[in-house]
Amino acid sequence: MSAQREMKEKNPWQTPVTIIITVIGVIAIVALVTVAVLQNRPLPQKYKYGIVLDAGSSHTALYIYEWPAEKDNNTGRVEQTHSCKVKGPGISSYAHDPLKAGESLRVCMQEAEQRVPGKRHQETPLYLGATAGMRLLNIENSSASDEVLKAVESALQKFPFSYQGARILSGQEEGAFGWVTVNYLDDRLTQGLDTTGALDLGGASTQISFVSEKFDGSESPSNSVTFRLYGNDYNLYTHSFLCYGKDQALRMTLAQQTQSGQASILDPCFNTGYTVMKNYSVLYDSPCVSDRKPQNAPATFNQTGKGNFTECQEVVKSVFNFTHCKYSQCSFNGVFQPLLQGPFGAFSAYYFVMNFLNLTDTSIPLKAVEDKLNSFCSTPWNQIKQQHPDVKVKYLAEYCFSGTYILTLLTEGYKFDQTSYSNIKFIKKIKGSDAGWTLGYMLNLTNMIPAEAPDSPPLPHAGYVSIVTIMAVLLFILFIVSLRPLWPRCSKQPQIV
Ligand SMILES: O=P(O)(O)OP(=O)(O)OP(=O)(O)OC[C@H]1O[C@@H](n2cnc3c(O)ncnc32)[C@H](O)[C@@H]1O
Ligand SMILES: [Ca+2]
Repeated sequence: MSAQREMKEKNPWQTPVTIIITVIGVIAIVALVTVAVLQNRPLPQKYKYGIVLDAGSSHTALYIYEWPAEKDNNTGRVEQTHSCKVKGPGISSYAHDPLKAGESLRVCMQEAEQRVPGKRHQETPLYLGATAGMRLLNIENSSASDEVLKAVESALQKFPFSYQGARILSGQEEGAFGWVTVNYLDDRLTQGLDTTGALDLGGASTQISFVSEKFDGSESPSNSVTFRLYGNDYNLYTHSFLCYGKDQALRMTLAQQTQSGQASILDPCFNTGYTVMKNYSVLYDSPCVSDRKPQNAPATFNQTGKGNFTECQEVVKSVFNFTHCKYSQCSFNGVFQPLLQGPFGAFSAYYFVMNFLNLTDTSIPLKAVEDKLNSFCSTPWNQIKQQHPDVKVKYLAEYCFSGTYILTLLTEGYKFDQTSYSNIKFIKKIKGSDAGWTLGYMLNLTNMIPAEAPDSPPLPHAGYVSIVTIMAVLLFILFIVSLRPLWPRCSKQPQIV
């Protein structure tokens, strides 16, 4: 009995002081971990929004972007959450009735009102950028393009967003912002990785933008755009060819074939059996061809398909001018272009057309691309229509021309060869956001890409929590070990009998 009492007296774990210290120690550690975790827990996500209207030559599209509110000026991901295609043609087609241009945007704008949470409406910036269709209208009739912009402006101001203006982008801006979009979405800017070039084929203009080590801007300053993004300097080559979008290029090839003002043409770029009547005044109603309108032409002409890829390529080539170049090297029309470099993302009509033609695989030989186009162009129109009953007839009829034009623009125009062609990726979206100039435009106007790399916490939240927990547990163990002198000595424990 006395031995038992003696042991109880000597066992420090059972002394009130030790028990109190242990309990306080445990509580302190739990409190430390809890406070650290709670204090640094990511806040419940709140989002901010931005809206950009892309007023293209062929149509207008509205994009809604979203990003976590606390990452405004940081590397926070901006994502496209919604897009809306405006019914009807591009705003430049409403030159004769500008109010209708404004009205046409209403449905998509109402959709945006539904999609952006009400309490964010007032702080959500809204931009409209117009591209080559409005550039052409501005050349043709600048007061008409002003009227159209005014009409869309007053339509947009009726909505509860923070309206930031409607303007015509320069070709340089369109090319540069397309490049920013592609590289932002690919995470190439924050990481300082090699960049991807951007190829955009619209209806009325086409853009090529890429970084080339050989290009410092001095040879052709008008093709140079410099950026400092996330602490890295970029010297971008960019050029926009007005009239070389797919619709205006088609006009130019038709103009080429109707120079003598004939009443009918056999067009190699359309399938055999395809025939339509076209109006001379409509065809030549564009600054891209208006100066070439034949005198004494009849009102209309018949366009009949001949379905011949090789001949089509010859006509298409004739709209490019390769004769003069005052620089070390040119693409076409005397425009400077440095050596092609790096991978390229090709979007808009590049994607629509090559995707339809099953030609998005760029690892195949260029000869195989030609063979495929050859075979598509020579397929009779009836058969094409039968095989693709769901495709819009206007697009369907033009795929032979469009495919031939894309191949010619890339290989003859921009000088892509077998190797560099295989570096092109035909893309529509990157991580859920459409490839195009709109995202880059918004990121720039909202200052969302800082010039310098932002300070980021040295550890991600999960890493931080793990380290705090491990440290706390270690402290606890240390504390227990420090009580060692008070531990009972097991070996010397008296035998209980
Ligand atoms: O950039 P700009 O020149 O102002 O023109 P846009 O913005 O209106 O041009 P898009 O990229 O929207 O479209 C480019 C062209 O592709 C056409 N297009 C759109 N969808 C298509 C599809 O599914 N198949 C074929 N062509 C298509 C469209 O009519 C245009 O001629
Ligand atoms: Ca466009």
